[in-house]
Amino acid sequence: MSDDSRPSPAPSAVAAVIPAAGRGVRLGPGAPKALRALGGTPMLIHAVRAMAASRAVSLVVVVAPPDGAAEVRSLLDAHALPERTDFLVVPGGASRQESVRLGLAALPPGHDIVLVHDAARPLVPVDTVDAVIEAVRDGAPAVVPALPLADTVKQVEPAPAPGDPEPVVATPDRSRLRAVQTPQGFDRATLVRAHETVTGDVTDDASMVEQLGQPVVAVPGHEEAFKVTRPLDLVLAEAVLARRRLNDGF
Ligand SMILES: Nc1ccn([C@@H]2O[C@H](COP(=O)(O)OP(=O)(O)OP(=O)(O)O)[C@@H](O)[C@H]2O)c(=O)n1
Ligand SMILES: C[C@](O)(CO)[C@H](O)COP(=O)(O)O
Repeated sequence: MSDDSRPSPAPSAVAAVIPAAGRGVRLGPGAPKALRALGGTPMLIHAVRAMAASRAVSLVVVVAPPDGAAEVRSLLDAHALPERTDFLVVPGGASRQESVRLGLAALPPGHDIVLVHDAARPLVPVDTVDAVIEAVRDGAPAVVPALPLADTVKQVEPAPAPGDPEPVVATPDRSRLRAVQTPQGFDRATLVRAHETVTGDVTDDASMVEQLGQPVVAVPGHEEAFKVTRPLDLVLAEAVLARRRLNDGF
C-alpha cells in the first residue's frame, strides 16, 4: 500500500479545562467572577460555549468555586450547550494552579490534547481556539495565543519607601514581548508532568512547561480574548457582546 492510500489517523480528542474558581477580587465585591452576568448570562457560560464552539472539543471540565460546584452544575443544565460536548464539574482550589491541577485530575482517559482556558476570558473567538488546537496537533507540546504589546514596558525596582516613585531600571525590547492569553493548548502528558513537577508560583500553565525544558510556541491571539479582570474590562466585554449581537442580527 502506498503512503497516499493509508487512512489518516483519527485526530486526537480534545478536552478543555476551565478554571473558574477565582473570587474576582480585582473586579470588586459580588459573586465569584465566573458567575457574574455578562449580557445577562454568567461569564462562565460564555467561556464554556467558547470552548464547545470548537468541533474538536468533546469534553469540557469546569473547575468551580470550592463551595459552588452544585450551582455551576445547575447553570450548565439551565443553559443551551452543544449536545456533542460532555461536561464535568469539579470543585477548585486556593490558586489558579491548584484549580487547573484538580481539573486535570478529573479528566478521563482518551483525551490526548488539553486546553486550559480562563473563565475570565469569556469572548475568545472559535478561530483562536482552533488555531491553538491545530498547533498542538502539528506537534507542539505547548501552545499559547499571544498578542504584541501596545504599550512600552518598563522594569522597575521597589520604591525606596511607600508612596515614593519606583526607579525605572530597564526598557525591554517590546518587539520581542507578547501578552499571552488563553486557551493554552497542551499535549496532555506534558501538561500533567508539568503540574506534577513544578511547585513554585506561576501565572500560567505554559510557563510550567517552559520549566520542564519543553518548547512552547505562540500563535496569534485575538483582542476579544482579553481577560475580564477589573471593572472597566466588564464594560468592554458588554460592548463587544452588544456589537456581536448587532452583527448577528439579534
Ligand atoms: N483559586 C483560583 C483562582 C483563579 N482561578 C481562575 O483562574 C482564571 C484567571 O484568574 P483571574 O482572572 O486572576 O481570576 P481571579 O483569581 O478570580 O481574580 P482576582 O485575582 O482579581 O481575584 C479565572 O477564570 C479564575 O476563576 C481558579 O480557577 N482558581
Ligand atoms: C493565564 C493568564 O490568563 C495568561 O495571561 C494569566 O496569567 C492569568 O493571570 P491572573 O493574574 O491569574 O488573572
